Amino acid sequence: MSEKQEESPDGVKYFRLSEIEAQNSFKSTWIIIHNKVYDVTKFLDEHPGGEEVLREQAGGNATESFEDVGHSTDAREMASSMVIGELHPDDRHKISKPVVSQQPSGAIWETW
Ligand code: HEM
Repeated sequence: MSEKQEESPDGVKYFRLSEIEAQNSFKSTWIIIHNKVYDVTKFLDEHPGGEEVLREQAGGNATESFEDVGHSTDAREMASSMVIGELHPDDRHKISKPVVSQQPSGAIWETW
C-alpha cells in the first residue's frame, strides 16, 4: 500500500477532487454522488432527466440534486454500472458541509 493511498484496501480506485473537476466536458463527464465517482459521458444522451442537468453538475458533487429528484431503484442500479472509483478520503471534506448541532451544555459541535 503506497502512502498516497490511491486505492482503498479492497482495491477501489481513488480520485483526487482536482482530477474529477477536470472531467467536465462532452468528451469526459464525471459526477460525484455519495463520494462515488461516476463516468456519465456515454449516459448523457440517454438520461431520462436530460443531458443538461448532468452537464450542470459535471466535475462536481451531484449528491444533493440526485437525491432531490428521488431517483428510483432502477436508476440507482443503472448508476452503479457507471462507478469508476471514489473520491479520495482526504478530499471528501471539500465537498461536504459540516453538520452543526448544539449540545445541551450549549457547546456547538461540528461533525462531518
Ligand atoms: C449516474 C447518475 C444518474 C442516473 C443513472 C440517472 C437515471 C435516471 C433515471 C433512470 C430517471 C427516470 C426516473 C427514475 O427512474 O427515477 C431519471 C430521472 C431524472 N433525473 Fe437522473 N440519473 C442520474 C443522475 C442525475 C442527476 C445528477 C440529476 C440532477 C442533477 C438528475 C436529474 C434527473 C431528473 C430531474 C429526472 C426526472 C425527469 C422527469 O421526471 O421528467 N439525474 N434519472
